[in-house]
Amino acid sequence: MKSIPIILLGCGGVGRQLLHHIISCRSIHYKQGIVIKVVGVSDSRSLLVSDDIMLTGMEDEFLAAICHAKSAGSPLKSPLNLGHCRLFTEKEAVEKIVATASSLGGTTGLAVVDCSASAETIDVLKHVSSLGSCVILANKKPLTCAIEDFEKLAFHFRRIRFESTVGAGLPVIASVTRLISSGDPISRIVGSLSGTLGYVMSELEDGKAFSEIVRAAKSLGYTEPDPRDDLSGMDIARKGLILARLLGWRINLADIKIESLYPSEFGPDSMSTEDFLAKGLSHLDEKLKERVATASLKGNVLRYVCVIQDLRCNVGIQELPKDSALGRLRGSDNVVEIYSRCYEKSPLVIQGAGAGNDTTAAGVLADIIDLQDLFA
Ligand SMILES: NC(=O)C1=CN([C@@H]2O[C@H](COP(=O)(O)OP(=O)(O)OC[C@H]3O[C@@H](n4cnc5c(N)ncnc54)[C@H](OP(=O)(O)O)[C@@H]3O)[C@@H](O)[C@H]2O)C=CC1
Ligand SMILES: N[C@@H](CC=O)C(=O)O
Repeated sequence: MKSIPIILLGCGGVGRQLLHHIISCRSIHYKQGIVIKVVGVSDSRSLLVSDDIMLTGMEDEFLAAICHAKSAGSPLKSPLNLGHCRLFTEKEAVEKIVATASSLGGTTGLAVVDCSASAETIDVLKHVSSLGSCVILANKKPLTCAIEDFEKLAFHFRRIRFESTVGAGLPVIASVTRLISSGDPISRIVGSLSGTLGYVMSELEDGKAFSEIVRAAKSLGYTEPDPRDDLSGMDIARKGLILARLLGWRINLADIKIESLYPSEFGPDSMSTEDFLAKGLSHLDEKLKERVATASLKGNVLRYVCVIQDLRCNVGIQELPKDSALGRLRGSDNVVEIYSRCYEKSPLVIQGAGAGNDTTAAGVLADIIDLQDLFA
């Protein structure tokens, strides 16, 4: 039986769903001759590591107890007495993860899976990667910091996977990398890459209030922890940047033209996420209602679109015909059109659910399994 030891960074909506998927896929993986051994789980404050990283990892009942505790808002340490593991503080966590990567690196190997929403994981990811560990990300931030950091991670292209960073479980990254590897030059990528903004735009057409829609998108697990990351266009810009960097463009977030759906006085420097959701959002209802109505009079709809072409990446609202590929999108679906020499007139189109904990975590799990050949 092939064993894949993992340390999970981040035990929020996506991280917990990943643990549930790992548990529920045990028999499928067993038939494939694979067992995923969760040896560590961290959140923003602490890290739990199994006492026996070499043999067993954490038991499924203990993983379920961790998920239960975290979804109830309790700290990671609360189920500590139910499992055979040790707790490390935030300060000790990086050292412990690196030590685990060093000890498992020479034997079974280790995969560090980043389901956090933090830019701070970049250093530990670079470190474990340099020690030979695999890195799998749902978190876009480590790939959208400095270009040098992206290149350091991407340099180990056989050991890194980040399919869920763009289009959640949709095979967008895989399609782009396959085209690149086959020497088919990509000239343009255009798409609706935000599940949240797709959902917001299509629900606005149904006459609902912007504030209600955003709150619903958050409860459905589509938004980033702070929905302003989506509404500012920043999250979709990160996805655009990851795709542009995959094309070999050495660009940064600052090079991307981004249109925000809210003015700066509602930004994180002026109010908390809770205040924005409770009070700030409703100030935007009327303006967006009018914008949707004006487009509708011309038979058009609004879509938040990312265009990557000619060394430029722009993200913002476009008014599009209702019956266009983007105009027909409903709910949190994404659509991505990739134009290349082989797909010049008729683009390669990828479409489907583009956000949500279930599909995102499924994409992460598929990435882990995709790396199975690197494990003993
Ligand atoms: N939801 C979706 O549809 C998709 C999400 N993603 C990405 O998945 C990631 C996770 O999203 P989601 O689960 O919704 O976010 P949540 O806010 O629900 O969870 C984030 C988790 O990360 C933890 N965390 C924060 N900082 C650190 C750190 N430095 N080290 C380790 N853990 C840390 C948090 O800890 P604590 O519990 O203590 O706050 C929390 O457990 C995000 O990067 C998001 O962009 C990607 C594609 C789609
Ligand atoms: N908040 C994101 C989640 C996936 O990256 C989105 O809405 O698309």
